[in-house]
Amino acid sequence: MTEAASTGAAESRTAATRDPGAGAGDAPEAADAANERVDRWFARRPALALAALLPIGAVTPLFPVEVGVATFALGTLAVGMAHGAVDHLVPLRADPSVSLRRSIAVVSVVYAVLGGAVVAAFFAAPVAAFVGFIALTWLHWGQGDVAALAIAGVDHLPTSAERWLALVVRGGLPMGVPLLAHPEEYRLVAEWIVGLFLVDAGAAAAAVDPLFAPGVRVGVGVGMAAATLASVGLGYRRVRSGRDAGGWRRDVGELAVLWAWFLLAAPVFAVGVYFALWHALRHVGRLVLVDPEAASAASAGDAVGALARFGRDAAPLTLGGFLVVGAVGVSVPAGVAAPGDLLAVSLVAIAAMTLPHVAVVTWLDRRQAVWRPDAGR
Ligand SMILES: CC1=C(/C=C/C(C)=C/C=C/C(C)=C/C=O)C(C)(C)CCC1
Ligand SMILES: [Fe+2]
Repeated sequence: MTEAASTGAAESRTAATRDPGAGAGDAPEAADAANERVDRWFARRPALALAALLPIGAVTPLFPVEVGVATFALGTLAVGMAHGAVDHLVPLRADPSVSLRRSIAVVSVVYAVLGGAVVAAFFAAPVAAFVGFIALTWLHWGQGDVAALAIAGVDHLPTSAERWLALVVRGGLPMGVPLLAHPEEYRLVAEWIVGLFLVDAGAAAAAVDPLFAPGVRVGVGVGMAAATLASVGLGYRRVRSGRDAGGWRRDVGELAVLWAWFLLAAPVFAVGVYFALWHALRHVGRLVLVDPEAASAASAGDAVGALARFGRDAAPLTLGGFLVVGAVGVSVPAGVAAPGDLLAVSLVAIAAMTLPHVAVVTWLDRRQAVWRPDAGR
């Protein structure tokens, strides 16, 4: 595959994302077929799988937290780490003017600078860094879902303001709802993370205390309920005024599944499954669509071929990601002694990789006009 061919197809995919009904020139039907299949494999079916898992999720609060830790580790091993491991190829694939060398160089520098800053922040101010990480994940997981809805071509979010509200709701489900429903386990994870850096007995527990004041929890719960109702209500108004109802129904269905999931399941288990099955898979789908070879496999109905191509690109830096986890593990003052420490170290390493990952994904969002829904219509 030449670079020119690769970028040409990426451009057509970009237009397809803006308006799935209108491909730009080359083989619009193929782009539509790829979009439809990717949405089915990487978003709709996993959402149904999460709905089917609800009864299991509902009993996880009865299990020890280590079950959640093992699930989180498995999900991160299987797809979580890999979903960010082709970031170095994203500029190449989504912008015709970017060379492979420049793509890798720019993304490497962004990762080194922003990732280093995050680790430094955890050493300097662990509680603030933890809060920042929650806020960043809220933003990023919301951003990922809005992009998935855009790829699916939903019609009820025609303005960037409505998409921002959807982002707040979608990101708040994994980050805010567990705080409302299961504050003890949420707090435990916060203490594990902060405890990597504040080693004195009881210091971490005291430091995170203000985050778990009843007012914070009630505020997050009320805010999330209000934002969800507002988003669903505004979408309904759009449908009443003639916009397609299918995308809105799907949005509402996904919101119901996610609300139930995060209300019922134990937080570490819930977030671990969500990260792999929902956020990471949706992003992998998006990456398949900007890679012409993977996308043509997808449009031919070849899920294994599309995934194999993604896996080949992602393998080296997936391994690199686990090296980052190891590096954080050996450098934290408290050391790693228990499963909780392993989760905490993984989360600090994930935080360091998430800030640069968000920079890359935000750049991709801009290229694909995710936040300017009516551009080009
Ligand atoms: C595990 C866990 C938490 C935090 C998880 C986070 C913040 C994960 C971020 C992952 C990212 C950003 C992946 C990349 O896309 C909480 C909510 C503190 C408490 C419940 C258990
Ligand atoms: Fe991500």
